[in-house]
Amino acid sequence: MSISKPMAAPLSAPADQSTFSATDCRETATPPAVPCGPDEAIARVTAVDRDQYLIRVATGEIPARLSGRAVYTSVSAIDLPCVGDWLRVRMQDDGAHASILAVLPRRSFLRRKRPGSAVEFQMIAANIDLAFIVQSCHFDFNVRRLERYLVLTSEGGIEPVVVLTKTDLIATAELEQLIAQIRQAGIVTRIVALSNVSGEGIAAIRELIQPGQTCCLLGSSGVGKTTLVNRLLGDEGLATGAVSQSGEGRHTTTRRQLIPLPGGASLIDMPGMRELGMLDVSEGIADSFADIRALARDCRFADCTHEREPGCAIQRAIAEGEVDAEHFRNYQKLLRESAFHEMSLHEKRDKDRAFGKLVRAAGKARGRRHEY
Ligand SMILES: Nc1nc2c(ncn2[C@@H]2O[C@H](COP(=O)(O)OP(=O)(O)OP(=O)(O)O)[C@@H](O)[C@H]2O)c(=O)[nH]1
Ligand SMILES: [Zn+2]
Repeated sequence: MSISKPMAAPLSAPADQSTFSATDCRETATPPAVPCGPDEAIARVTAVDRDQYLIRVATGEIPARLSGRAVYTSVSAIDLPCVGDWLRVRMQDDGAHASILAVLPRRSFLRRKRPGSAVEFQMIAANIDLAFIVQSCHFDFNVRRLERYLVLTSEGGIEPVVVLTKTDLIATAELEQLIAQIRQAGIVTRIVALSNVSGEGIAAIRELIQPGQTCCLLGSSGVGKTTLVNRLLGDEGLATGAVSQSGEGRHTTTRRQLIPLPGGASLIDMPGMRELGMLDVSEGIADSFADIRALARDCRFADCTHEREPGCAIQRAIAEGEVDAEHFRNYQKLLRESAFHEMSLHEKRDKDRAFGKLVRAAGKARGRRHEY
C-alpha cells in the first residue's frame, strides 16, 4: 500500500468485471475514479482509533481493518490510512464490515513530525481542500504562529484561510491594525474576521465552503473553534456525537472525526489537528515568506546569505523598517530546519519569480465586509 504513486495494479479482476463505485458512497465529496472488483468499494475514513477504522460506505458507516496485505506493504506510518483518506476496501459479512486493501493517492495532507524524530512524519488527515487557521483577535493573535500554520498547509497542498475570531471584543481600528500586521508580513492569504457571539462574519465562512469540499480548523485552544463548528453545524449539531462501533468482540466508541456539514461539505475535526506540534517544512516555507523571497532577488550577490553582505536587499529592507527583523529571523530559522536549502540555486530563482508575482497580487486581494 503506497500513497506516493497512483495505485499500481488496482485490479486483479479483469476490466469487464470491474465497476466504478463512485455511487457506492454517500460521501458528498467526489471519490477518486478508481475501478473496483465486484465485492469492493471506494470508501472514506471518518474516524481512526489505533488500528480500528470507521469508514463511510453506501449503507452508512462501518468498521474496517487493514488487510494483511495492506499491513505488509505499508513501508512507514504515513502509508497507513488517516482521517479523510479514500480507500479501496473489500466488503465482508454482507457489508457489516470491511477489509482495507489500499489507500488511494492523497490530494492533500496535514502531517507533523513524529515526536523525537527529525525525519519521521505522522499523517494527521488527508484530502482537505480548505484549512481555516483560527486565531483570536483578543489574546491569541500572533503573526509568527500564523506563518507556521501557513507553512504546514502550503506544504500539504491545502488552501488556507486566516480566521480572526472574537471581533466583538476589539474596536474596528484595532482589527484593521491586526490585518495590516498580517499583510506587512507578506501573507497574501484571504482573511475572514468574525464573532461567534454576534454572528458577524459567519456567513462569509459558509460561503467559502463549497459543497463536496472538505475543510478543517487549525488553531490554539480557546480561540473559538468549537463554537464556530457548532455554528456551521446549525441544527445538525448532533452529527458530532459519538458513533458506536463494535468489532472483534470488544465494544468501542469512536468519535467521528469527519463530520458532514449542512450543504454537502465535510469538516475534519480531531484533537490532533488543533495544536499541531509545529513544524515540518520544505517547500511550504516560501509561500509564507513571499516578501523575503522576492526581496532576495534584489541582493547584489546571487548566493547572498543576507547576513553581512554588501548590497543585501533584505538587510536594507529591515534597516528601513519595510521588513520586520523577527519575521526575517523566523524565516532563517525555518530555512535551517528544512531541506529547502538543498534546493539548487536555479530552482530557487524560478521560485523567487513566482513569489514575486504572489506578492504583487497581494494588493488586489480585497473582499467585502468581513473579508480582507
Ligand atoms: N467574545 C467571544 N467569545 C468567544 C467567541 N468565540 C468563542 N468564544 C468563547 O471562547 C471560549 C473558547 O471557545 P471554544 O470554541 O471552546 O474554543 P476552541 O478553540 O474550540 O478551544 P479548544 O476546544 O480548547 O480547542 C468559549 O468560552 C467561547 O464561548 C467570540 O467570537 N467572541
Ligand atoms: Zn541578501
